[in-house]
Amino acid sequence: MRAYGGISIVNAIPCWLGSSAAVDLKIKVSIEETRERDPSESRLVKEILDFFEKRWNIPHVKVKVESDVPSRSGLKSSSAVSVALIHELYSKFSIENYLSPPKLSAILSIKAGVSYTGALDDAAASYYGGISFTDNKYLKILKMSNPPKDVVVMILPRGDRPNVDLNKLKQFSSSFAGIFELAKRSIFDAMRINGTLIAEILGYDKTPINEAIKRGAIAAGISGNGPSYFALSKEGEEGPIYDSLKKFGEPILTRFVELEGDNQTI
Ligand SMILES: Nc1ncnc2c1ncn2[C@@H]1O[C@H](COP(=O)(O)OP(=O)(O)O)[C@@H](O)[C@H]1O
Ligand SMILES: O=C(O)C1=C[C@@H](OP(=O)(O)O)[C@@H](O)[C@H](O)C1
Repeated sequence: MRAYGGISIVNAIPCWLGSSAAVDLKIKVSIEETRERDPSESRLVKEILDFFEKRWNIPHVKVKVESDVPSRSGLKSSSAVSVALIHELYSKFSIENYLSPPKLSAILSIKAGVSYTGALDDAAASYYGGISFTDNKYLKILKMSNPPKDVVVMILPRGDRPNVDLNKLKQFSSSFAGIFELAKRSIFDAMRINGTLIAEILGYDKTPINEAIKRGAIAAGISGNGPSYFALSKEGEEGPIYDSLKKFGEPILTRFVELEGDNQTI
């Protein structure tokens, strides 16, 4: 199955409420039965396979991941790998009537130590497309909606995230609860405030954000816990913003992904 990378609207770490938007960067996961598991599996893949073997006694599988999304960058690669792998395992071994892939991904991501809240916001957008609003504490998908149209998404990918100080983020829980409320009315305003505040709290350079906004970006900021940046523009107006990001690296041009038909039953 292929799932999507994404960018943050509201980071869920400070107050457990999160919102994420799927973007057209794809992660494809395929599996095949094998005699022996791959000893170099990532922590996340290992946790998921261990869980399926223990609970449903499935045979060993080898996992192949093809990804456009850098890992540990704030672009939701872990959620995408996780939901796509869970989906593949459910379908190959005809496992039904269990938690949806985003919900099981949230539980196993915490166990694997790749997520703090389970990142259900990221997992839901990655799996269903569109925009998610979730309560990660209670494992609830509150709403999925379609993204705004005619928007260009520019991403400045950065890898190798330094360790994130959770306590610093948690000190801002009431501000982020407010940003989550705002996101229900205006995702652009929420993304801009979330993205700038995360940069400020975690100590990332705000110059790429400020330059993009000065050149007319609808929103710009840090995605997830960083270090990747994003900026949004109306279609046809991306030139100056792209040029401003280019001073800091190799920006990727992409777009939001609509909610997908098959997956809309949440
Ligand atoms: N291509 C991949 N193949 C296997 N595991 C991956 C891959 N990408 C991410 N992961 C898993 O997800 C973890 C990184 O997740 P995370 O730091 O949350 O990144 P992001 O912010 O991009 O989602 C890795 O440590 C690894 O366990
Ligand atoms: O670990 C977590 O629970 C989360 C990590 C962040 O994403 P990244 O992993 O992309 O930084 C954040 O945006 C998300 O809402 C929750």
